[in-house]
Amino acid sequence: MWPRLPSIGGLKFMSKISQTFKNHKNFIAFVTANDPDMETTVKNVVALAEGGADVVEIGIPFSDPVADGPVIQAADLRALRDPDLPIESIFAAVKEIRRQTAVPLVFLVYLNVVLQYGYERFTADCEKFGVDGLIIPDLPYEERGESAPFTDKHGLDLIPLITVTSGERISMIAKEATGFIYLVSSLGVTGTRESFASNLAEVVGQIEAVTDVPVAIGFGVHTADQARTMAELADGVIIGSACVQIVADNGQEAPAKLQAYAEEIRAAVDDVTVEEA
Ligand SMILES: O=P(O)(O)OC[C@@H](O)[C@@H](O)c1c[nH]c2ccccc12
Repeated sequence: MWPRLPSIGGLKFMSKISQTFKNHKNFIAFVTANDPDMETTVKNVVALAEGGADVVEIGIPFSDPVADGPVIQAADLRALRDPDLPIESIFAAVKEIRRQTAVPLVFLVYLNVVLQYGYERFTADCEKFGVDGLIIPDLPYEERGESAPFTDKHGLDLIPLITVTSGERISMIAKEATGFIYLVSSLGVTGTRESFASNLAEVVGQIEAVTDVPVAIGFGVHTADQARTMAELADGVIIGSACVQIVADNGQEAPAKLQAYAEEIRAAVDDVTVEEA
C-alpha cells in the first residue's frame, strides 16, 4: 500500500460523515426503505447503529435500479408493492430514526427520484429531517455540477463512486469528493461475491495521493473476514446485500438479527488498527 499522506489541518475529518472515520475503521451498512414496511425500516436502521454501524445507508426504492443485483432488486420490488410510495413517507421515517439515534444517514438514491421530487426540495428536506449525505449511483461525474450546488447549500456530502477501472478519472473524481469515497470493489452490480479486483490497494493509493477524504470499499462484501480485509485495505467497508438478505429472510423480525450481524462485522473491523495521520 502507498504511504498515507499526512492529513492537512484535519481536512479529512470535516463533515459529520468524515468524522466517523476518525481513529477507527468504518463500517457502513445498507437497508432499503419500506422493506418490508416503514416501521421495520426505522427499527432496522436503529438496530444497525446499536450493533455498531458508523453510518447507515438507506436505499430509496426505485423501479429500475440499474446498479443493483438480485438481492436489492428484490428488496425494491417488496418496497414498491405500493407503487406510489411517497418520498415524504421516507422522510417521515428519517424523522423517527432521528428521535432514536444520531448515526449519520446517507440516502442511496437514483437520479430520477431526485429530479422528480426536485433538487432543491429534496436536498432541503434531507437537511430538515437529518440526512447527512447522498449517493446517486447514476449521476455521472460530468453532471456532478448540477447537484453539488444543492448538496453544498444544504450541508450534504455528495459521495462519489469510483470503480477500479476508471484510470485517470480516479484522481479527478477523488478531488471533488466530500464525506467519503465509495470505492467499488469489482465490476458489476451489488451483491455478495467471493473475489474482488486485485488492484484495490493500488487504487486506494492513487486516491490517497490526491485527497484526505476517507475511502470505503463496497460491493460483494458479506463475511466478517472479507470486512476485515477491506478495512485493512482502506478506511472502511460498506455492506448492503448481506443486510438486505437478512431483512428478506426475517421480515419484521429482522432488527435483532441485523444488530447481531452488525456486532459481528464491528468486531472484525475493530481488529484492524489505524495508524494515526
Ligand atoms: O450490496 P453490496 O454488494 O454489499 O454493495 C453495497 C451496496 O448494496 C449499497 O451501497 C448499494 C445499494 N444500492 C447501490 C447502488 C449503487 C451503488 C451502491 C449501492
